[in-house]
Amino acid sequence: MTKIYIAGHRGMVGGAIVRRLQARKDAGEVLDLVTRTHAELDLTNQQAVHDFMQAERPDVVILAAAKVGGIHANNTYPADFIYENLMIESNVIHQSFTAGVERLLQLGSSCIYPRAVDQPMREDALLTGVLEPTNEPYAIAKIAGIKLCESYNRQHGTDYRSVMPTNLYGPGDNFHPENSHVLPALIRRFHEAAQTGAEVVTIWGSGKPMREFLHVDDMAAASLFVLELPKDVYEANTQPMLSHINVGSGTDVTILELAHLIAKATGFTGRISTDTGRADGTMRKLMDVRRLARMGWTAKISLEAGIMETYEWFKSQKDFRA
Ligand SMILES: NC(=O)C1=CN([C@@H]2O[C@H](COP(=O)(O)OP(=O)(O)OC[C@H]3O[C@@H](n4cnc5c(N)ncnc54)[C@H](OP(=O)(O)O)[C@@H]3O)[C@@H](O)[C@H]2O)C=CC1
Ligand SMILES: C[C@H]1O[C@H](OP(=O)(O)OP(=O)(O)OC[C@H]2O[C@@H](n3cnc4c(=O)[nH]c(N)nc43)[C@H](O)[C@@H]2O)[C@@H](O)[C@@H](O)C1=O
Repeated sequence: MTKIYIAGHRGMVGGAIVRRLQARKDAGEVLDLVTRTHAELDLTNQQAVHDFMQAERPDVVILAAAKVGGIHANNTYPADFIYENLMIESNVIHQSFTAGVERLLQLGSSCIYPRAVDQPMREDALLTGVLEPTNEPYAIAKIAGIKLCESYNRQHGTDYRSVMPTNLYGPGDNFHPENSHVLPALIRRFHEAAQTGAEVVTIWGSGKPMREFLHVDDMAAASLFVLELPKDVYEANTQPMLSHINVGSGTDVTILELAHLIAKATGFTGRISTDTGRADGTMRKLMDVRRLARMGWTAKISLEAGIMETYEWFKSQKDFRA
């Protein structure tokens, strides 16, 4: 039996990974899924993580717990973003090692790449330039996560892997009006405007930045795909000091195009205006996903279908984490 600890199982990505693993279990695969809520185990607490790992000694760890938020949250709470993420990664990765965990997958983010970098962004663009200031502290923590995994692999022979997701969305997302990412924020804003018959919806920034969106079920599938690649295949496609793998859909849209898609999905027929007093952030961050495609994985869920499904999920929730 394989014992898998999924850190962050109540989050959007961790939840999707658990759903996928549970379906495999229901189909007869022998898996022991270990989870703890944030209240049960604070991953920033070194002693608590040590005690948990020693008691459970999982075979595999999936690190999907993190301090996560959109452009405004990153820019407003930079200390929380760098401190909590560095602590979570250090504790989970180091204590996995001390408990003898051989296989681990951690999730980073596309914001690890320099803000002015050739598009689409290849894995080897890491550490070649200056980061986007609105999320630099978070990005530094995510880069540290990659380097932690690589360092344990080089010094101790572990098999700790990293995936770098593009902007994600889907059921289980955070729909907070200020602290969430753009896609859930706009679903909520356009929904409320459609319900109240408002004439105008304002989106942050110029509407010109481009973003690539990936449905969380695709992300969960990609995460397990990378985790389960044979070691020789993973190593043949990566390098010891450049070991992360991009995950994305391969196409991007402007924020204004996204707003029109969401307006259509929610039935909003009014005007869309922009607020240039709000930050645009990086103007483009499209992932180069050829490394993952070469190994056999590509995204399946279109943005239009994903938005419709997420909107249906949003409407089904009484309390959408706001
Ligand atoms: N969402 C996105 O667009 C993107 C996400 N990612 C990465 O994917 C991963 C998953 O993100 P996502 O699912 O969206 O995030 P969520 O915020 O939905 O989930 C994160 C989970 O981590 C838990 N958590 C946070 N801090 C702690 C802590 N100190 N101790 C224990 N648990 C904790 C949260 O619990 P609680 O809510 O109780 O605090 C929550 O369940 C993260 O590494 C993120 O950086 C990367 C790129 C884009
Ligand atoms: C996943 C990723 O997420 C963050 O980076 P980001 O891509 O800039 O994230 P975002 O989704 O918040 O914004 C995307 C764009 O959309 C515009 N925008 C319009 N209207 C709203 C709006 O209402 N809310 C938000 N949040 N953005 C809006 C916004 O101005 C920006 O131009 C980082 O935390 C980073 O660390 C990270 O990893």
